[in-house]
Amino acid sequence: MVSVPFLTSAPGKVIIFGEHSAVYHKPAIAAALSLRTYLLASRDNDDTNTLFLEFPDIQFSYKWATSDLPWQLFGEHSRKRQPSADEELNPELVDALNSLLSKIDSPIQYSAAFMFLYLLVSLCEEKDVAGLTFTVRSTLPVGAGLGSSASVSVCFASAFCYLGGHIQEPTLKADDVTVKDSEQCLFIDAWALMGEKCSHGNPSGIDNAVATHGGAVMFQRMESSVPSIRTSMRNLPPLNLLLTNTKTPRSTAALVANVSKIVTEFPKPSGLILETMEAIAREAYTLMLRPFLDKQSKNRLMELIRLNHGLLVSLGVSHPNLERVKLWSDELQIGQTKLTGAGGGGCAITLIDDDAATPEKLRQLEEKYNQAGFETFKTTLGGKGVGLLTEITTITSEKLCRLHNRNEIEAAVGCSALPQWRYW
Ligand SMILES: Nc1ncnc2c1ncn2[C@@H]1O[C@H](COP(=O)(O)OP(=O)(O)O)[C@@H](O)[C@H]1O
Ligand SMILES: C[C@@](O)(CCOP(=O)(O)O)CC(=O)O
Ligand SMILES: [Mg+2]
Repeated sequence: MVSVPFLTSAPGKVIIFGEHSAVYHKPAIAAALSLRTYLLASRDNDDTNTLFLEFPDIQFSYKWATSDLPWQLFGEHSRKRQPSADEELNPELVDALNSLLSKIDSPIQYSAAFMFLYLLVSLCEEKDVAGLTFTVRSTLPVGAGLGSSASVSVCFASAFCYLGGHIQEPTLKADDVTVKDSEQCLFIDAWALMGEKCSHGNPSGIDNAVATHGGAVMFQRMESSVPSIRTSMRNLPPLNLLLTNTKTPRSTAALVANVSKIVTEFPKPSGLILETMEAIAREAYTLMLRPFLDKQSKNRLMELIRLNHGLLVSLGVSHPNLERVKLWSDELQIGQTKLTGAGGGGCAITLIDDDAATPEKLRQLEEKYNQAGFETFKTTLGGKGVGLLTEITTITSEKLCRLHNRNEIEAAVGCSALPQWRYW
């Protein structure tokens, strides 16, 4: 029997090359961010017949009588199995959850609750979770292209795999280096992909892979049930990346659906666009295998960023605010900019040209962004994947909900602040 309270955590990601084309089986390059999601499982209420959700980042608080959940749909055997990459969501469970959640009218809250319940009922029995409170806090912006949905999905999947007895406690500390994927990580990743399917119909799997395994990868989704190829990029060259959030809301599900429409209606031109994106990601991969980039390679990488953004624009996934981010960094000749993640708003990355971007120019750029209401991030790439923290004495659901900002969350429960975190 697992003892509560405990926390799980998983990072967000930045896709450097290949968003959207990743859905169409093309290679893409992404790295874990130091911004993370934290999930607390605790017994903060006396009522053992109820399940409580606290998701203050999306202003959502909810509870269900545990007996109302459709536990009967699964037996012990199906809870233990690892889903394959092409497994579809269980239609009976989808129907049951749709009726249970029919009163929630915010799409953001709905998709979070749907993902939560889908993974919970797939992985746990009623006795494992009755009376528990699940609280989510994230230092990632929600719905901004940095993989918040996948980091939440990995937090749910790992917590429920642990509570359901499908995986053991992890042992790796933050500084331990591993070369081989653990079976437990592969199991969590496979279920987190099902969670991403709850969030948008056709995920490539890159976001949950990075959130589970951490680090930096070249990722390629395969056809049918063949597992995706994930090639670790251990010695990423130091990249001076500026991350800018336009704060323009958008949903990955809608953008992925729009691209799918273009791919269906214009198979020939969109096929060529996707092939060009593949060529860009492959050349970028070769360049990024070098531990240090000389000036010529760095210039090529910046050109590839520019080309990749242009192709994403042609697929219709940019936004005037993303174009503003690009225009202003182009005007000041700071470096090359592309949207990251699903686009349509959310974040852009600028690969800074260290020779041209003087501190004064960077200051001017940040000032322009601030005036437009955009937020810039400093974050490191390639951090740890999914982790667990047990023996928590000071944090309760109520305290976690009350934390005001990223710094407070990191200080209270953060992987960077607490060496007691272990990683699967
Ligand atoms: N901190 C959070 N708390 C609860 N749900 C979250 C949180 N962050 C993300 N989500 C869920 O993930 C969804 C955003 O996913 P998505 O549109 O794929 O954007 P992204 O993954 O780029 O952030 C939200 O609508 C919500 O359902
Ligand atoms: C557009 C896509 O390539 C990335 C979506 O990332 P995000 O949800 O916007 O962080 C979709 C996918 O690969 O599943
Ligand atoms: Mg997402």
